[in-house]
Amino acid sequence: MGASGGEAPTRPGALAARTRGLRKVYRGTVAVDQVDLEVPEGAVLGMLGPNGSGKTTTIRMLLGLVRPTEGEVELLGHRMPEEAPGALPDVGALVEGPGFHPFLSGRENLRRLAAAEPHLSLSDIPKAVEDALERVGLGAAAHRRYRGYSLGMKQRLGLAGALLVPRKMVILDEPTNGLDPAGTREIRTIIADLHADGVTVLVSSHLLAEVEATCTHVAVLHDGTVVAQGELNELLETGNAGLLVSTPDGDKALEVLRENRISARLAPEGVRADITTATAPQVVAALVHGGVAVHEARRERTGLEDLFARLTQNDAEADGLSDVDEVRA
Ligand SMILES: Nc1ncnc2c1ncn2[C@@H]1O[C@H](COP(=O)(O)OP(=O)(O)OP(=O)(O)O)[C@@H](O)[C@H]1O
Repeated sequence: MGASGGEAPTRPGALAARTRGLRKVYRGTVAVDQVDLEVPEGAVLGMLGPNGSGKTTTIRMLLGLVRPTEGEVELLGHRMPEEAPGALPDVGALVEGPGFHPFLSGRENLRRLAAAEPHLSLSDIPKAVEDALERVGLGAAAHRRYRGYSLGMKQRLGLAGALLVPRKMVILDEPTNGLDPAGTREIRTIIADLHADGVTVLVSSHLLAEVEATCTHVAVLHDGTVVAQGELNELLETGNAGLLVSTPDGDKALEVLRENRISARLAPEGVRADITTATAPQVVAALVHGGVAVHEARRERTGLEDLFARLTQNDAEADGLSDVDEVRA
């Protein structure tokens, strides 16, 4: 069963969480500055950023664990931290230092956590705990003391806590931290299941490939500010001025495009046309009128890694990265 238990369909344009002008200063250190984050309902939003870019601090403010120095936070329509009791029962969270008891077993720890869930009746606790343990692959180790758990097992237990009851939103801070490749794949499956159930997911990560594989939206943080956010597909197309045209007549296509004053070069499956001066429809029209068989035309896409590097490096370095020719399926 999915963690949502079949939530209502998401409302187009609605936001599960948002921040406005969010700022947090720790004794002179600006951890987060002017963050306007928008998490659309039903999205899987990956929060990406280098170490110290403010991901955890932003997540802590969203959850009401830290009070902002300035700015506003809304979580499921509730102002945080003031209205935390209204929002938190519907939000599952995995954040650093979940505070499990070292001398209790994983199962006992989870039962304590379950007892504090307003949406769980006493009689439902044992089943909810066993389901959550199974879901994160901790069933066999549930009787062992938390103290002896590996980092990956601790992460799994924290995740089980987030999934104890059906949620409207799940917030995971670096959920793959300490997990082996199999554990990382399991997290990916859990996120995909939550998404399929209509649950909004906010996940912070430095694993770009993971974000690219699991997220519908991305927010990139750098030095405490959001440098880009939006739908993953749109962001990957931003700044790319190339149209990749598949054609068996590459040489002829080049000739036709040159006649139409559109700069182009040969690419693996045909040609790459520059669409800074001509638009994509103009390129395709020119080719078709010139008698070139066009099998497919698509905007060139950057890998998330390239995009991330461009956004989080200084301008001089970014210039060197802007000409991305690699095409990813
Ligand atoms: N409790 C705190 N006291 C003082 N400074 C803090 C505190 N928490 C965070 N910071 C500082 O705020 C900045 C942002 O930290 P934060 O943990 O939010 O970044 P992050 O993107 O989550 O980093 P990482 O990927 O390393 O976890 C850092 O410079 C950090 O040292």
